[in-house]
Amino acid sequence: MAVSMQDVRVLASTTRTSHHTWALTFFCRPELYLQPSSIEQLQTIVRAAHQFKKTITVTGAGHSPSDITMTKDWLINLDNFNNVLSFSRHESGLFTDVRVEAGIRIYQLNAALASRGLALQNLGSISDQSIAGIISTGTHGSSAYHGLVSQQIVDITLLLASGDLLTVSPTVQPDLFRAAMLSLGKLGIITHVTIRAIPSFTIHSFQEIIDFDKLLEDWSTVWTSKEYVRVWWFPYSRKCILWRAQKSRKSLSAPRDSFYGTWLGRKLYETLLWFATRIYKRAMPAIERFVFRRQYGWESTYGLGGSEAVQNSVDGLNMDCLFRQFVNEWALPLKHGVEVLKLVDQAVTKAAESGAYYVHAPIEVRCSNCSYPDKETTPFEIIEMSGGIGAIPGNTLRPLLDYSPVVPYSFTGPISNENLTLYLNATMYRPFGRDPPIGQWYSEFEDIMAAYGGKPHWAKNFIGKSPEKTNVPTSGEMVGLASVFENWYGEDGKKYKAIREKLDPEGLLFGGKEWAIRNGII
Ligand SMILES: Cc1cc2nc3c(=O)[nH]c(=O)nc-3n(C[C@H](O)[C@H](O)[C@H](O)COP(=O)(O)OP(=O)(O)OC[C@H]3O[C@@H](n4cnc5c(N)ncnc54)[C@H](O)[C@@H]3O)c2cc1C
Ligand SMILES: O=C1O[C@H](CO)C(O)=C1O
Repeated sequence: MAVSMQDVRVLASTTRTSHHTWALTFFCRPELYLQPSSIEQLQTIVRAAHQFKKTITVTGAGHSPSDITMTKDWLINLDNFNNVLSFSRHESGLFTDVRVEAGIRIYQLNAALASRGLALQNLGSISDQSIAGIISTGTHGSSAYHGLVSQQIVDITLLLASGDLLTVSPTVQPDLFRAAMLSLGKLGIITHVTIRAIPSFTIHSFQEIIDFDKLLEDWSTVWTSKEYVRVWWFPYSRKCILWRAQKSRKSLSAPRDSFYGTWLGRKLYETLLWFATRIYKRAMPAIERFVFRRQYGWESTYGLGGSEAVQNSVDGLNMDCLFRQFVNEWALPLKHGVEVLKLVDQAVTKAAESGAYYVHAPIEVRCSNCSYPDKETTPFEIIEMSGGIGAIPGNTLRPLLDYSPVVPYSFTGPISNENLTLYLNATMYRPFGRDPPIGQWYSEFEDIMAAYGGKPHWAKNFIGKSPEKTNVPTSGEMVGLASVFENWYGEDGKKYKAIREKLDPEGLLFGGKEWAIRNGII
């Protein structure tokens, strides 16, 4: 049945005609910004896109730091398709599977779960993303006992380019499920998701100041010492914050005051960053040390307990990401962490000595357990074997485009660094909208990551590799992964592309084409 342009236009947002990343780093003006609220409306859009030869791109919260959601054609946003549909409590009481419409933001889901005494087991640094967005680029948190956030997913429903709905799971079309779990928005429109939640819990955390050298010395034991562990590295202070936490039932007790959590502290910090970006770049190390002291103190508190807090699970697992920013994050085997951090430290120190570039802090150091049993395993096997700590997974299959390294499987203990993925996250803030120079820093950073088997997080501001240049460009220009895609993603990458082409032979979902070509997806 033919669709008129008028049928489509009524679904266009009356308030939004342009689109940009949260960081205000990429902008586009799509021909139509569509906000459907039902499957029928989505199907109308898909039919019309075929008819008018338009491509479709889907965006959630626009929190991917790259231009992955930029398009000139039709952009769909599912903010109006965000209901919680059902709760299915397992008879054991250990978990509840929750069916939602895929536009729901994680903070909305958190609230809906909390009202039922439930919570998500693992989160990234924020809860602003949509559930479809969090799945589509491989969002992770920081825990040796949890995988990507998509490990919590039980099934996914896609609206395909054909206009048909298809639900996939570890037992129904598992290969397609593995493609859908990190689809980059190019497989179909994710319309529904079932996610596994657990009874709500508090996060009991200990935050310690640890010297950088001591962190490296204790690398082999730090990551598995608590269920959730994250490290913020402050290179010019030669110190790190080691945050370690576990699920608890304790009642809330507030964390220590945050200097940059106050209006004044935040503005001062941003002004100092602006000063170092615009006026006097050599001030950056002193600024970092000043802010570190105000925010955390100075002397090492490692082994002395540090500062203790009990927060609800969302506040505990999320964090203050401060200012709009560029983010370049890579995943590599955690066992190489000491060598890699030493090399990054040398590069940063040398650059500061010569004035070549200055980095912002913290460099986030995190981990996940992305080792997979390579078969669907029941949650009860996992719980039993892990002695109760860690995930009650919604699935145990590896996404085809998982950028984490392939490491020996151990999900249930004893877990060691051999089984873990390390993420290094080089954030560069944009104080008051001013771009810092990122080219040489990101270029050197990526060379080190790639030399140790690293791959970039799909959502972020990686430069990539160019066949014409032996080195990555120091301009910061994103050249992408096209030249290395086949080598880096092997059979799984081929499988993803074959599935993609089969489901969308006409390239309906090839909005954002430039990003996809640059990165070897097309
Ligand atoms: C401050 C900040 C903190 C962050 N913290 C973390 C972190 O701790 N860990 C981490 O791993 N990442 C983190 N990220 C990255 C973020 O989690 C991902 O980029 C995520 O994909 C963003 O979700 P979104 O809803 O904004 O999606 P968008 O950025 O809008 O889109 C991302 C991808 O999802 C696709 N997509 C969106 N909706 C659909 C749909 N319905 N169907 C099909 N495809 C769809 C898009 O086409 C696109 O390919 C952070 C980002 C920011 C800005
Ligand atoms: O992309 C990300 O941004 C924050 C850092 O500020 C974070 O943790 C990411 O991941």
